[in-house]
Amino acid sequence: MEEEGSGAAGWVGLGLVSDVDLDGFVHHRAGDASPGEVAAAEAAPVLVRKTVKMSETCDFIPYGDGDGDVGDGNSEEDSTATPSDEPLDSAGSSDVPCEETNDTPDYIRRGAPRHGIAPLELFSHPAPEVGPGADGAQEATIGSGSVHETLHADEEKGKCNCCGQLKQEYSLLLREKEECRRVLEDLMRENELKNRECHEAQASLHELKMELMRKSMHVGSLAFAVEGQVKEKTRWCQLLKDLSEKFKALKTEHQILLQESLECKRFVSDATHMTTTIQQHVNQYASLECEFKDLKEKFAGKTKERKDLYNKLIDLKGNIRVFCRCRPLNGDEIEEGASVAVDFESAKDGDGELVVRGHVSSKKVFRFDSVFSPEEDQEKVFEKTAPFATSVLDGYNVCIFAYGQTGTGKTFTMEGVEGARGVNYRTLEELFRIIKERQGLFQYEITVSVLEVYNEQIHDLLLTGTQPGATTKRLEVRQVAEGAHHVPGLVEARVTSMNEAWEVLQTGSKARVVGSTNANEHSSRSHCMHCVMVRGENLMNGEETKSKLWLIDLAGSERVAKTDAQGERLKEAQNINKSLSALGDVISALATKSQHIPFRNSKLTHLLQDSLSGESKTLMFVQISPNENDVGETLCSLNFASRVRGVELGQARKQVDVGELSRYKLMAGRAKQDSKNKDAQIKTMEETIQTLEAKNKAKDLLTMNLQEKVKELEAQLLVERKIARQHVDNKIAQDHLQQQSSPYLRSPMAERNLNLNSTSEKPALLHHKDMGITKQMFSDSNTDTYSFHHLMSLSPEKENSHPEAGGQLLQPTTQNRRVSLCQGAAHRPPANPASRRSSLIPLPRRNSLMLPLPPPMAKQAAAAAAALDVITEQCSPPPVVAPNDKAGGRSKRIINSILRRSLQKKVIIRPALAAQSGRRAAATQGGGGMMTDAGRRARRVPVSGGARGGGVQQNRDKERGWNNGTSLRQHNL
Ligand SMILES: Nc1ncnc2c1ncn2[C@@H]1O[C@H](COP(=O)(O)OP(=O)(O)OP(=O)(O)O)[C@@H](O)[C@H]1O
Repeated sequence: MEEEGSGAAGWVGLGLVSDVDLDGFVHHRAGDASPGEVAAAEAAPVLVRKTVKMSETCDFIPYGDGDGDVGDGNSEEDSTATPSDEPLDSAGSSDVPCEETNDTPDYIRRGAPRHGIAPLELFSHPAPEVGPGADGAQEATIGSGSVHETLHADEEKGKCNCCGQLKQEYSLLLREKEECRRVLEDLMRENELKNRECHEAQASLHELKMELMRKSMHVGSLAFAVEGQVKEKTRWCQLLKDLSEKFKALKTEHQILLQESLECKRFVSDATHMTTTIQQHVNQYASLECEFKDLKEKFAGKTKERKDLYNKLIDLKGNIRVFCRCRPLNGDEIEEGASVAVDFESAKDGDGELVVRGHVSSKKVFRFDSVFSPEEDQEKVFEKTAPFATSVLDGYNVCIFAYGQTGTGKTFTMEGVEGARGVNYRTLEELFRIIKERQGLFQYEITVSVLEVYNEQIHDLLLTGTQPGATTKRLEVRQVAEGAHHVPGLVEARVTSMNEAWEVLQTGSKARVVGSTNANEHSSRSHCMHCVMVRGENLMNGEETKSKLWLIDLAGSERVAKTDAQGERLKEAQNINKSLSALGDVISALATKSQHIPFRNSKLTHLLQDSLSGESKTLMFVQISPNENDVGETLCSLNFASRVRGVELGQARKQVDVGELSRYKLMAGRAKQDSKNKDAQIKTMEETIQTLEAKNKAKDLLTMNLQEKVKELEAQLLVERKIARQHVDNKIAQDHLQQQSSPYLRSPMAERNLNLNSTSEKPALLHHKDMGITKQMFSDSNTDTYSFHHLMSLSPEKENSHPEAGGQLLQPTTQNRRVSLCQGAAHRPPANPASRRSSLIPLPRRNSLMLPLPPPMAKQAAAAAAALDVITEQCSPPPVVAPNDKAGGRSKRIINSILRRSLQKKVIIRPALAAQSGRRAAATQGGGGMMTDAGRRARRVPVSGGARGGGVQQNRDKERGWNNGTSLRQHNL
């Protein structure tokens, strides 16, 4: 306070000197001050003696004081306000020692020692003689008054020398004064320039404030609108997200439905194909069935025709056929010279006549179906037997037996020997051959049984095994059905081939009871009966037959007396004859068509009942011996055979299996049921296919509807987006139009920019341009508009992939905007002035919306804008200037140099002002001490005054928010 007051006084003193008329002198009061102070006080008027007017000095405004209380051209206020605001401390000022500072002019310091007085005293003495000019006269007038009071006459010479020196000093002082005057003039001009700059800066600052307020209001409205749009956008984004999810779900469902549709289509296609195939197969099956039916009918007709013809042939030949076969003479008979009693000459013609010569030159002719001489072999015999094998497979019962005297070749004919197989073997072979031939048309099942009737007992030869003569179980004949007889417990060996059948027959034949007789070394003592059961199935019509073939090797008939049988052999012979007699009785009964056929008289006829009845075919081989000695047995056998041949068995009947027929009917019913079931399945499949097709169509329709719905929603969303954008644009345009209607809000900066932009001078285009510019401002100002567009351009997938992105992007932006609008602009300066351009407040643009100002104002505005640019650049933090920013550093260096020069000049100027102020205070108070203090402390004013005044100014600058950099530089300086 003390130094500040002193400094102010010093300035005031200088000001007073300027105000007063410089033609007068200032006298020193020796009693109130020390000599040094007096000299300084008296020297001061000399120093500030000038011709500058007060108005010039009053125009000077200390640097940084922009509040209008100084430098406004009112010198009276300046000179009086400074002491009143900062009163001088008289006590303190008197305590300040009078010391010679560095600011003391050199000529004062040089002149004082020479004259033995204080430097300021030199200025208190009047100049003795001066040079030409008004000033010299004036100085001479002053000097005459003081010389006559102090000097004596005897000191004339010394005075002359002193006057000379004083003149020189005076001339030096005049030159110094002239220099000071020029410096003061420069300072005044600079002061005036600075004052003008300050005015301009103040005007610009005011305009900036107004612009800032207007922009803040504009940004506030924009923020409100954008906030609403952001909310709307959020809602739309949420709606879009929901729609996207729905669309995805619908897409997924559509894909599933599509796959199901494809599967259904494939299924329908397959089903159609299957239906077509099934239909084709059904048609083919129907055609084949018809064809098969025709063929079957034809085949059945032909088969029936063949059977009928065959049966007619058999019938024509007789159901009981008798073949007569004569064995050759054996070796013994040839040795004995036995003669042949049988004549086969007539038999060679095929008539079947046989002539037997008796002992008494008589001949007896027999006629049989076939007569085989001893020369005819087994094959020849079988040729006539083979048709019976066919009849067996056709379902007829056949009985082939050999009858004859012992040793006449019955066994040889039926069984044969190795290399000459008999009828049994060949018949079986023929059976299997025909079965193989009929394979595919018929299916047969062959079983074989071997039994014997020995002593009127039925024995199963397959049970006894290979041990001949072993005791076997006795079997009985039972009638199982009408016309059908069966031996319960009889072994029936199933055979599938000729070898198996022959092996079984051989097994049973080996077990047959044989014995040695006089007529035959290996005479058969029993009736060996081979029963071949045939079960046939016509695969074409399902007809089944069950027939049997008896192959019987009867025991030899013999006369007991001739064979001289005794004991067992006799008994065997009696039983054999009995059974053969019973056979003869049956045949006789059949021949006479007796009502009663004695089948049960013997086991043999009982077993052959179904084969000797009228429904069977019978073939009898009557075996005879050619030996003349056996003519009686031969005639007996031939007579019996002739009687058998005369028997009419009637028409043979086919043995149809009724059970198989019913089974066939059952199978036919099942086949019909299966066909119905298949038809029902096909119908169900067709219904399922139709249902799936309908379902598929419904799903396709639903998918199409959903797709159309999604498209409508997307279109609606686009329209609402456009409406929202138009709403924002309209609102911004309205705000700008309102701002245009308020000309006092025009910014000089905008005015300058408008002047620079020629296109902005066209009012007609202004509105449209403003709309575009507004959009551009809205989009280029790094504000929410960017976020808005960015968000609007976000696809649902992006939002889904970064769900927090939108919110993070939105939230901080909105918050930043609120902070910059409410706090930064209205209540506090920006925390970081450098970020001001990146804030939400849009800076003035060259193509601003402001209308052009009048030309004079435009010039001022342009100048203010230039100054504002410089100030704005200074507002940015100077210490943190980027070293790489050469242009910015250069401009800042220039600005710093300007400020430094300005402050240096202020340092020089301020003591003068302080002295002026002090002088004014001294004039009003009449105290020279105050003036002296003021002048003495004037040197400290820049430092102390800068500290306090700079602090006040800094606070003001802080409030204004733009001059911080300058204040800081003041401190640094
Ligand atoms: N046609 C023939 N050709 C050659 N040899 C024959 C013929 N007929 C029979 N024989 C022979 O006569 C013999 C007796 O024959 P076989 O045993 O067949 O008589 P049989 O009538 O069966 O006698 P039995 O009634 O006692 O059994 C056998 O040795 C046999 O080889």
